[in-house]
Amino acid sequence: MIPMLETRDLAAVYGGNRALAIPHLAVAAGELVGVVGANGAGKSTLVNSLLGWSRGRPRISGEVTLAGEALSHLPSFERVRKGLLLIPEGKLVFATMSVEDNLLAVGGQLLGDRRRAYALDDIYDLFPGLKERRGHLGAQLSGGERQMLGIARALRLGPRALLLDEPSIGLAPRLVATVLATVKQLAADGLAVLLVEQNVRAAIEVVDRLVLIERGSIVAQGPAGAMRDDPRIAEAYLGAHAT
Ligand SMILES: Nc1ncnc2c1ncn2[C@@H]1O[C@H](COP(=O)(O)OP(=O)(O)OP(=O)(O)O)[C@@H](O)[C@H]1O
Repeated sequence: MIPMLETRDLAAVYGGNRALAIPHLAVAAGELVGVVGANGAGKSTLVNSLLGWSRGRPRISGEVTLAGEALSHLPSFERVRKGLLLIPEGKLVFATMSVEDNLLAVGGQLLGDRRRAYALDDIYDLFPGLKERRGHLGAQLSGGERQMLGIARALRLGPRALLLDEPSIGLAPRLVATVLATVKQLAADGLAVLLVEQNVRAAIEVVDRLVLIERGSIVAQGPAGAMRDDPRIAEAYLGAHAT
């Protein structure tokens, strides 16, 4: 099986400091992989480097493939066109446009290769709250609604793989569950999803596989069920204590 998204020897160096060194990471179509780790572990650097970009312009090296096609030589906007979509922390929503205009502002282009650009109706089915607020301005939305709109706008572009950087940040617990359930639905619809989350307790409920990053390296990974019992996860992130 060819993974939908795969990277080899992905590294990011700021000045002389290596912030990321990932020998191999792959996400299959239909799979939801969670990336967790402490502040500064390199989670954002990982998802940004897959797009060939990061704040502060690190030197990025390594291979990235999407549906078997090499992307490493392409600039970020070309990677987006190929279907590698990042939803960064902070969302990317136009504040002075209505929800519907935010959605209509992207997408609509013809996509080959069995890629699915979500139509407005598909999006409203997935996010009923956005349908209710279709006439509201971006600036009037709650944090959770903005997060949903950010994801919805990426869906308009026909993603093959979605990279989500902390979609639950700043959200009330009830909304965290809603957002993550929607993310799980997107993987079930066939997308490859890489989800960076600080909220390990919530993430482990939805992901298929969990990857733990420390100081830019993968130090543990495995199926969610097994990782729940890994002492590095249980003690540091789930509040369990060794007996
Ligand atoms: N602009 C920058 N200039 C220099 N070093 C940076 C820069 N951005 C990140 N780094 C380095 O990369 C490391 C990883 O940062 P990154 O933002 O990827 O961590 P993170 O796991 O996403 O953390 P957080 O959860 O706090 O967002 C940091 O510890 C820092 O040393």
